[in-house]
Amino acid sequence: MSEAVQTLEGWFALHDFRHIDWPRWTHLPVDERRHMRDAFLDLVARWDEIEATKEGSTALYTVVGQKADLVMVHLRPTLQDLEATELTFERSEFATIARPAYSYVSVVELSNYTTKPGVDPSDEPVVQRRLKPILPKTEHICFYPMNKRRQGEDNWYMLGVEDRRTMMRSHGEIGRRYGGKVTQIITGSVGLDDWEWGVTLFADDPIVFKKLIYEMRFDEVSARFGEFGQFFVGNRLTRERIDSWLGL
Ligand code: VOV
Repeated sequence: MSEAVQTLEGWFALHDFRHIDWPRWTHLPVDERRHMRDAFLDLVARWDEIEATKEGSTALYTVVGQKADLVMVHLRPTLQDLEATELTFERSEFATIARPAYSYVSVVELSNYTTKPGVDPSDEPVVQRRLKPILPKTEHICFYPMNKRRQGEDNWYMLGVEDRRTMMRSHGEIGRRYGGKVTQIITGSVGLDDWEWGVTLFADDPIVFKKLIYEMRFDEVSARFGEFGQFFVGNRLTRERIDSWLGL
C-alpha cells in the first residue's frame, strides 16, 4: 500500500448554487419584491458580521449560463454552522424564489506534499490563515469539483509518495506563476461529497482562469490524473449590485 498523504483541515465549505425563478419574480408586486430583497440584505449583513469577527467567510457571485444564477460560498468552523447558515437562507423569504441548483460540501484542505521535513505546518500562522481564509473580493469566481484518476497505469492512489510529491511540486510551480492574479482555495471532499476536491478560483480577469487551467492541463498531474465535474463561472455580487441584478 502506498503511503497516504497527510492533510490539514480548516473551515468547512458549502458552495450553495441557486436558480432564481425569474418569471415568478418579475410578476410579483414591487412591494413584495422589495420585501424579499430586504430579507436577502439582512442575511448579507449577518454574513458580513461573521466575516468581520473571523467566525467564517461568505462570498456571493452571480453565475453566468444556465446551470445556476447565484452561488453563495460559505466557510464556517463546523458542519453544524454550515447547516445553520444553509437553513437560515432556506427559511428566509428570499429563498421562495431562489431554488437549489447544485451544492457542494467540503473542507479547506492543505496537504504535506510541499512542506519541509521536520516542520509542523500547523504551527505556522500562514498555514492557519490558509486553513481559515477570508474569501477574496475579486470580480470573478470559477468553481469545479475534481478527482484524481484510478484507472490501470493511471492510478494516483497506487503511486509512491515521492512520485506524487514530484508531480505536486510541478503543479505548485505552475500555480505560483499566476501569483497575484488568481487565488485558489482547495477544499477536500473525500467522504463528504461526490468528488474528491472542490477547486475554487478567484480572479479579477476571467481569462486568467482559462490560461491557468489550460496550462495545468499539460502538466502531468492534471494531464494523466485529473477528472473534472461541471464548471461554474460568475461575477461578484456586491451589496450595491443586488438591486440592479434583481431588476429593482
Ligand atoms: C492558482 C494557483 C495554484 C497554486 C499556487 C497551487 C499550488 C498547490 C500546491 C502547492 C498544492 C500542494 C500543497 C497544498 O497546498 O495542498 C496544491 C494542491 C492541490 N491543487 Fe493546486 N494550486 C493552484 C491551482 C490549482 C488548480 C487550478 C487546480 C485544479 C487542477 C486543474 O488541472 O484544473 C488545483 C488542484 C489542486 C488539488 C486537487 C490539490 C490537492 C491534491 C492532492 O493530491 O492532495 N490547484 N496546489
